[in-house]
Amino acid sequence: MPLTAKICGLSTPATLDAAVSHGAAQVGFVFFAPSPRNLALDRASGLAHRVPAQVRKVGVFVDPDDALLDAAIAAGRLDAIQLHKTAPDRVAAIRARTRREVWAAIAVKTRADLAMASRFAQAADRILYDAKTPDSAALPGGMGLRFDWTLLQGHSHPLPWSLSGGLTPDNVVEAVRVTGATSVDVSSGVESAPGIKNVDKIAAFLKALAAL
Ligand SMILES: O=C(O)c1ccccc1NCC(=O)[C@H](O)[C@H](O)COP(=O)(O)O
Repeated sequence: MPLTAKICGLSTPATLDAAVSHGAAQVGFVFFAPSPRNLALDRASGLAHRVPAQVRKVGVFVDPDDALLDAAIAAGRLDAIQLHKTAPDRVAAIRARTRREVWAAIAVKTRADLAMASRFAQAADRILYDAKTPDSAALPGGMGLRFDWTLLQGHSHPLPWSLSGGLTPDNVVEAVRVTGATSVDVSSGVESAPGIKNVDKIAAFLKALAAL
């Protein structure tokens, strides 16, 4: 199966274009006000128009209400919705209402956290295993934290899944080898500062995967 990658938290034309030209399968737009990657709707609209049809546009949300979802889906022309800190029944309701592909983020620190994935089996289309951030953290993702990848070895996945959390151009090949992931997601590992994507790091990340 081919490896696919999502570059998350894009906010400029140049970095979006770098992700697309180097082969990202998905690009992520963050709609969460406290994030340094938060996109205003007009910016999302401008970026969405640059994305070719074969690249999927994923909106990233933290337990959003319907008004935000509707506005972001329209502005960002979203193909898929990634939900953090959102209960399974709400995930299912968003999927039914929006008729979009839905990714449920699972925050992982210990093996016990992986059990959460099965609760989304009927509610979502994909699981995103991400590193659990501290309770005091402002963000539930995009903090460059990684979890113990060996936890995924032997785990029975209820849905198609992606690996994220602390991936970088230097460690993504090892992460794929350890976990068997066929889909990966990165944000801060391809940045030069929080919220500032770096075209060279985006290229290096996607080239590392292409060499596998
Ligand atoms: O990236 C954010 O700012 C963000 C804010 C709120 C919820 C989720 C967020 N990011 C989710 C992602 O998909 C990230 O790519 C994922 O957490 C991995 O991030 P990183 O460890 O920085 O690569």
